[in-house]
Amino acid sequence: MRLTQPLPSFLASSLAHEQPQCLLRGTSPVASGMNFFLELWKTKGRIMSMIAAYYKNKSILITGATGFMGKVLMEKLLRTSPDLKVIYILMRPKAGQTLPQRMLQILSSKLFEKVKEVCPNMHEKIRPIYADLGQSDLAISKEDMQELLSCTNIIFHCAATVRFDEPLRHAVQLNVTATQQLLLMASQMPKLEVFVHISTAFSNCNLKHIDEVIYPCQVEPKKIIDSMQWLDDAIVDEITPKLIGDRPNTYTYTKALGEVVVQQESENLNIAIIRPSIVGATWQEPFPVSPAPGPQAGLHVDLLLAQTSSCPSSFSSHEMLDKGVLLAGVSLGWVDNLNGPSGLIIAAGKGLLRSVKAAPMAVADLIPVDTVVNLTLAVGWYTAVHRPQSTLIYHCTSGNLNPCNWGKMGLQIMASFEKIPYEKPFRRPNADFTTNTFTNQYWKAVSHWAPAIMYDLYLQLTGRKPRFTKLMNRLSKTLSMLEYFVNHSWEWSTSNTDMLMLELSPEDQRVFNFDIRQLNWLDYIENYVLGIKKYLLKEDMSGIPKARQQLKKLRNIHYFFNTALFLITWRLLIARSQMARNVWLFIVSFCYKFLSYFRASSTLKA
Ligand SMILES: CCCCCCCCCCCCCCCCCC(=O)SCCNC(=O)CCNC(=O)[C@H](O)C(C)(C)COP(=O)(O)OP(=O)(O)OC[C@H]1O[C@@H](n2cnc3c(N)ncnc32)[C@H](O)[C@@H]1OP(=O)(O)O
Ligand SMILES: NC(=O)C1=CN([C@@H]2O[C@H](COP(=O)(O)OP(=O)(O)OC[C@H]3O[C@@H](n4cnc5c(N)ncnc54)[C@H](OP(=O)(O)O)[C@@H]3O)[C@@H](O)[C@H]2O)C=CC1
Repeated sequence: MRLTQPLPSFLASSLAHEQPQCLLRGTSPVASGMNFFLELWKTKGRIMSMIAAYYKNKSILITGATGFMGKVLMEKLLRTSPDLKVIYILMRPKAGQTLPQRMLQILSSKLFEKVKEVCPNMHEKIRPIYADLGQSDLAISKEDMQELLSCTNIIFHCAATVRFDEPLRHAVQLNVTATQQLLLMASQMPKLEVFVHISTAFSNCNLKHIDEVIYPCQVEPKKIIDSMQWLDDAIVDEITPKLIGDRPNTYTYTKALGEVVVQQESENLNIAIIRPSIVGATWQEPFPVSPAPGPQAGLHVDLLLAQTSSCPSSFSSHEMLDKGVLLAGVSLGWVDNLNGPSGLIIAAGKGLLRSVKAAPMAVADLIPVDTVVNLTLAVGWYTAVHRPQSTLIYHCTSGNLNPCNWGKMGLQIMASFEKIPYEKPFRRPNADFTTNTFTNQYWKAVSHWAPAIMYDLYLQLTGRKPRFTKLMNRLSKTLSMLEYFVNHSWEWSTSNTDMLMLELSPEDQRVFNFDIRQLNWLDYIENYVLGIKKYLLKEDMSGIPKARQQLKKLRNIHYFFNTALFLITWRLLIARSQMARNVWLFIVSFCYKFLSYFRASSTLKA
């Protein structure tokens, strides 16, 4: 029997690369010819995820698996492909914890709860390997290196320093030299099928329109790496501004250098690069997804809170939240560090952050971490199976498909605090974006520094340790580092990402969804604010009514304080200025006349 219609590309590619025994196992003995293909297509398209199937029996090496994105990547891999062979994690001990202790802590966190159901032996699938990307040879032992070289099929390189103020030498070591070392390792791996490098959409933030190509750097990365060997710290610090040029920090600069290094090695390897924009909390996974998108916006949190407050008090806070979440189908935004917007959302929610210099109309290019991970896994599959002739770069951004600007996002964040207030706020949350530098400086002085200094004075007078000016210093530093990203807009082309979406089977489009057009910003921001409360601040959901009361109290204090301030200023003005006295007399006599007229007219009517 001949096929009259071409097979969809996802089926064709699957047939071309499928192991023969898998094909035989997956089809009935009577299936032959067209029936055979149709049967397979039905099975493949409707039930099986080809991406998940690809990772079956694979040995996968992940760097940065202890980081924000790495954890979500590991979770999704284990949950969707529990039959994978092994995940090698290149990691270092930290905070007094050994590698197994660190790994155990990560695997027993809430993020991995769903994995336990589908992959009860997940601990056996993970193989932590000591490595320090800060050292020139990555400090991997000979035996470990031997195993990695002979067994690895896939590499996901997520590790990096994401600090904006990293000294250039360290940033080059982690984001460029370590990448080069890893590529060198990759070139010696006979079983390697694909190397996926995670970069950032901001690696070329000195440009306004960014295509899915690698832009050359003024100085060759190899020269920069070499010079770091012999230049002393003082000279490196001196040349840093000249090298980074019109980029805002060493992070974006070294991520760009890292891409060039990847490109230079791409001739012998099957490589892909992912460029996510600002990575935020999870959107759909691994926690339950809301069944009611679109017009129901905002309903989820209301439902959750209603259920939370009506739950019997015998439930623990987490039980209450979890029951509420599960009943309402709310998806909580999981997040575990203060990077990107998360730290500033906390500062705004606690009433510390009141003014940010930003362009309200600039695009807030936030992308949920689960979307980035889904694209990463899809890219891994596509690159391994299709082996594109050149290195493809995938932009993982939201601005061109589902734009939201900072002004709108700020309003949504502030509205979310009304529903989900954070505990023990310093002041009532009332943050705003300002475009004008002078206005911003004024609000910083009046709303950031003055209350912090006053409060610290009060703490000192009552025999306690002052801490708010220190906190303000840290906040100012963070703001100065992040302000560049809220004052500019970029356009990223997404042709490769769009192409990949079309290559996926319907089942893969569902399981590895990276279609950002489906995201409802209002729901996402609310769930983000809620996720921060639960996972970062570790606050009790049952305390929400009390936190609301506290906000009311702070609002009243604010009104009282403002009224008192106005009256005192006015009283002082009247005492010193004849003009102020005249104005005051005019207002009083006007009010008196108005009241007399009002009284007279109402007596006449009666
Ligand atoms: C209308 C209202 C609106 C409000 C929301 C507004 C939203 C605007 C969002 C703009 C986001 C723009 C992000 C752009 C991201 C680019 C994407 C990427 O590729 S790159 C990926 C993204 N990369 C990044 O985002 C990196 C940005 N971060 C950095 O570069 C550095 O952390 C630093 C320079 C900000 C501070 O350095 P340093 O002073 O040396 O401080 P350490 O680090 O040593 O930490 C000391 C303490 O501070 C704590 N803490 C840390 N961060 C924050 C924070 N953001 N916040 C608060 N706290 C923070 C930390 O936990 C620690 O506490 P403890 O343990 O002592 O108790
Ligand atoms: N978060 C974001 O907004 C964005 C991130 N990206 C990119 O995504 C990737 C992951 O970022 P994200 O998860 O947010 O970052 P994190 O800071 O959360 O994680 C960084 C990871 O790198 C590891 N790492 C750092 N230094 C070393 C070292 N010397 N030796 C071994 N491992 C090291 C960290 O290990 P340890 O836990 O031991 O510190 C951690 O696992 C990065 O490449 C980043 O550039 C791109 C765009 C936006």
